[in-house]
Amino acid sequence: MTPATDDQAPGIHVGPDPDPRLEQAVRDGGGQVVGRDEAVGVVFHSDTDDPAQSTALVTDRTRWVQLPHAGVERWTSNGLITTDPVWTSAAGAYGPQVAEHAFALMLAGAKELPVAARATTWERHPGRMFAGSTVALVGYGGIGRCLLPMLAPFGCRVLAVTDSGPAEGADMTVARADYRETLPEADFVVLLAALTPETRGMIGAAELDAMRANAWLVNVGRGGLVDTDALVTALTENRIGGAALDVTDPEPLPDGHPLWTLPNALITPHVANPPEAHDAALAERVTENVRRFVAGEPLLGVIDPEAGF
Ligand SMILES: NC(=O)c1ccc[n+]([C@@H]2O[C@H](COP(=O)([O-])OP(=O)(O)OC[C@H]3O[C@@H](n4cnc5c(N)ncnc54)[C@H](O)[C@@H]3O)[C@@H](O)[C@H]2O)c1
Repeated sequence: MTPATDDQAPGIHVGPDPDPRLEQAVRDGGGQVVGRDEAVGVVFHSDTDDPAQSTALVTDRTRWVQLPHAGVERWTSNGLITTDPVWTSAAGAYGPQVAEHAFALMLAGAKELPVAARATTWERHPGRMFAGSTVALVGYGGIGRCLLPMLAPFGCRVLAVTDSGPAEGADMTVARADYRETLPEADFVVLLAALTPETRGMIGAAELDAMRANAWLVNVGRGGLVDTDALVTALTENRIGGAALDVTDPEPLPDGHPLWTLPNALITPHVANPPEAHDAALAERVTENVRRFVAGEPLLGVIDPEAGF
């Protein structure tokens, strides 16, 4: 990215609606907030999350578009991501809160909270120790890097799936293509990968069969990483310990879906990123990327249209 050469701060449009917090974030990074037609950068945010709303903000002058999400499969699968203008996601920005949620789901699995919270006597005594568990982090990006140190006090053995070289602090690093090798080893399989054509359905019947009989599947990535029908079968037949899912396919999970009532399933309906934490982290990311845009430094979260994240 070439540095801004104008005397004036580069014009950034925040849309489709005004957002005072993000506009302040733009100013904090050294940009000025302008209308769509004068802007060289766009910060998109929307409650409806319709990709068409973001492309409607792009003009011939646009050099950079910032999206509010860490997972951008709706943009990549529709061929909306270009390299000019460059598009950035919020990948990694929500790591602390989503890692915390994944950690809560793992503990809930170890303690079998879906059953224990409804038990009225201690006669069927659910749960086990989490300490000492083997944890597979399938996908090791921003969330994985926040989650790994949380496991250290519990003496967990951590298997990290990544192609970015050895994961510092992990007991073993496994290449993306070999993620299945972690499945028979893990007490907790935690899905943290981006949803791409390569990762869609990466946990299906064969992978669930490869997991330990008492292992829990935790998914805070995207519902499409898992074949839901195969998961329902595995849970119904008690072939794995359980599943704790913040994200599902379909999403939202319809009323009456078996995952709502299976005793070994725990659903949190995509709430791993609480609004206040989300907004603060997005504003921080916007400020940092505007600062980098002004300085001509590499932006954070640049989306690779080929890789899909
Ligand atoms: N539940 C929520 O509220 C919530 C919040 C934020 C992010 N997310 C999801 O979590 C995902 C990860 O977030 P992040 O901030 O860590 O993003 P990130 O871009 O930093 O990490 C994504 C990781 O996926 C990995 N990956 C891609 N293809 C893979 C493959 N074939 N096998 C294994 N790993 C693969 C990449 O190597 C990368 O490290 C996002 O893509 C998003 O979909 C969910």
